[in-house]
Amino acid sequence: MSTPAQEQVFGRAPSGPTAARAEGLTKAYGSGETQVLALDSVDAEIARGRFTAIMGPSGSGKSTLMHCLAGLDNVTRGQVWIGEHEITSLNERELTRLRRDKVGFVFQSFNLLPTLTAGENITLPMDIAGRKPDQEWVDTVIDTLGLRDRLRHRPAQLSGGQQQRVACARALASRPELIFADEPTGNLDSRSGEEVLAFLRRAVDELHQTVVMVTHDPGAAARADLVLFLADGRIVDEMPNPTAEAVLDRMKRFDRIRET
Ligand SMILES: Nc1ncnc2c1ncn2[C@@H]1O[C@H](COP(=O)(O)OP(=O)(O)OP(=O)(O)O)[C@@H](O)[C@H]1O
Repeated sequence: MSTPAQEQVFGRAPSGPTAARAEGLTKAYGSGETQVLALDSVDAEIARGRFTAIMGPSGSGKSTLMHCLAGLDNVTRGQVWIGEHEITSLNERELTRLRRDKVGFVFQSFNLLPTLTAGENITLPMDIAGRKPDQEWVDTVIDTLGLRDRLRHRPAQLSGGQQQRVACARALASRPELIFADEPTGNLDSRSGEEVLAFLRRAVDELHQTVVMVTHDPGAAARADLVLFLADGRIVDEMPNPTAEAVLDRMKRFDRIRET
């Protein structure tokens, strides 16, 4: 007998377009007795123009889900779409192009090039792709992130929070279909972390971007519109309009299940 959790497509917005979608997404690492099922038939949607957080216990499959949705990792079974494009049938070259055009990334470790200035780092992906930046949009992003007076600085001359803001600007600069943030506040003190979360929030509210963020922090998840909860490779719950307390309570239930 199927459970309600198996029938529900998590993340589905009541109306409006979808930025990304997974159907029956399964990812196994290894084979035989040592095989690990990191994702087990996940059906999920990421609504466009929303801020979605992905939470769950360590090893539940959060990073794997993000990597598969972003086309960074191949899938074992199932399908993934970014916008209208089914990415699971693309070859490596097509996938690289689609990722470059449609997806922005923010990593825990900033991943800025140390020899380039902040301004050069922001436009680097477009420079590599040979694309001319939409200067008006890039200026809006730079001003929204408060980076105007830091553009000539190199990463080593910036604080961690400022470096992560540059990474956010880089992710936003090409106006991608969606932005994936993997623990974006993990290396920041709480004030800088708050700043970065506020900017991700503004990217959604004011610049109408779509953000998907993996986090361990209930306070960070509370900045999202929706939290998807993963456990043992399956999405088991979702929480719209989360508060830090409600997210923490939900996470404690996972701990109790593990203990029993
Ligand atoms: N390259 C890999 N090879 C083998 N197993 C892997 C690999 N990557 C992930 N796994 C396994 O897949 C499962 C899901 O891992 P994943 O990193 O997606 O979890 P996570 O929820 O992001 O964990 P964490 O919160 O600790 O970062 C884990 O059991 C992990 O050990």
